[in-house]
Amino acid sequence: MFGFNRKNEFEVEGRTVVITGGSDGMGRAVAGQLAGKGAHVVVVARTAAKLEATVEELRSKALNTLKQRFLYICADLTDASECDRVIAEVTAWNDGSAPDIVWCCAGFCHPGFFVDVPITTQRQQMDTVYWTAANVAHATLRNWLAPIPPSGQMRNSRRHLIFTCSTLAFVPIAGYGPYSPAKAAIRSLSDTLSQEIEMYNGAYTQRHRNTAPAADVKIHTVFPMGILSPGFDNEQKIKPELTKMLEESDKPQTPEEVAQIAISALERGEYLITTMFVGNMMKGTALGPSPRNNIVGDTFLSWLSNLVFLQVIPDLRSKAFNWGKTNGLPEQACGE
Ligand SMILES: NC(=O)C1=CN([C@@H]2O[C@H](COP(=O)(O)OP(=O)(O)OC[C@H]3O[C@@H](n4cnc5c(N)ncnc54)[C@H](OP(=O)(O)O)[C@@H]3O)[C@@H](O)[C@H]2O)C=CC1
Ligand SMILES: CCCCCCCCCCCCCCCC(=O)[C@@H](N)CO
Repeated sequence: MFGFNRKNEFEVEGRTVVITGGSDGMGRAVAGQLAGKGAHVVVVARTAAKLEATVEELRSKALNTLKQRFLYICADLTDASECDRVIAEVTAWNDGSAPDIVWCCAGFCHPGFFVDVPITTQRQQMDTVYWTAANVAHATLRNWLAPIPPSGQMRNSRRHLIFTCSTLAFVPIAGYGPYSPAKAAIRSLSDTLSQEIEMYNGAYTQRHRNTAPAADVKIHTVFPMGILSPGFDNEQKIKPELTKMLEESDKPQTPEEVAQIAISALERGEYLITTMFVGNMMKGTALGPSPRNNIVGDTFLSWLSNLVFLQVIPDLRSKAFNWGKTNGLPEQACGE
């Protein structure tokens, strides 16, 4: 009644989890913590050396060293056919069963003002941020939702597809133009899929009579604030000073903290997941048509944050205006 003894909505022990971007930052921390809870873990990224080191680390963190298995797969997930290969390889490795959980963490941020960043770089951001997630979701769901006749149906536990977004999908910050639209697109995909999946889950309830998917599926999306990762160190080197000032109220968290908070929220069964107070307020002001975690809590959150943002949005804009007034154009403006 008070949240004690509540059912764990995200059981991972003995289940097979794929984590894209699992070799660094948040993805690596997620991999380590799920290994610690007894999951078989597959990490996917482009660079073999980092993946090898990660698998070593996972072995040392396993709950049950004798039973748990770990695998890495090198793949550039901007290529859709590579995502199909990843799912096929995981399935073969997993004795012919599809993975139970797929968590998309791959991606990095190239900050800069819209006119300063070459358009090719902006397209690459869409590829690495949006398309790595959409490609993986496509390959995974085509596998999970494939129709199985009643004779082949067994009771399978719920499967989970998890996206990693950013609170920048909710609130604009100057200097994130190459990145935020790709994260906003992930949020839109997540909302659309969370509705579409209901059709498949409905069909699943009739599995003994009709052709249906092998299991029911839940979609979730995590919206971190800053994460103290290798990717973050790189983005700080090129981030405009104005952007750093506008995001002053963000106190970046460690990958381990973000992973732990996100996993706890998944265990409570949440859909849109934030990792701290400011991020929760940013979500509240942009909840719009997204499914709620909790009707009463989320309604009050959105009322409160809509009032707070009446002040925050003009404040962000006037800080940008005053920055230009005081400092003039940034050095590389229009010249790149
Ligand atoms: N850092 C931050 O402040 C924030 C990050 N986020 C998001 O959280 C997620 C994790 O970020 P962070 O912890 O910083 O991650 P890192 O930048 O530290 O690591 C990124 C991971 O993604 C992999 N990767 C990148 N591109 C590809 C690709 N094309 N195909 C396959 N793998 C790829 C990298 O490996 P390799 O390079 O070897 O392929 C690496 O494992 C990202 O989606 C990011 O956008 C959200 C909010 C804030
Ligand atoms: C009380 C409410 C006040 C709200 C004020 C709004 C402040 C905005 C903070 C922006 C934080 C951006 C975090 C995500 C960063 C990110 O995704 C990149 N670092 C990607 O790597």
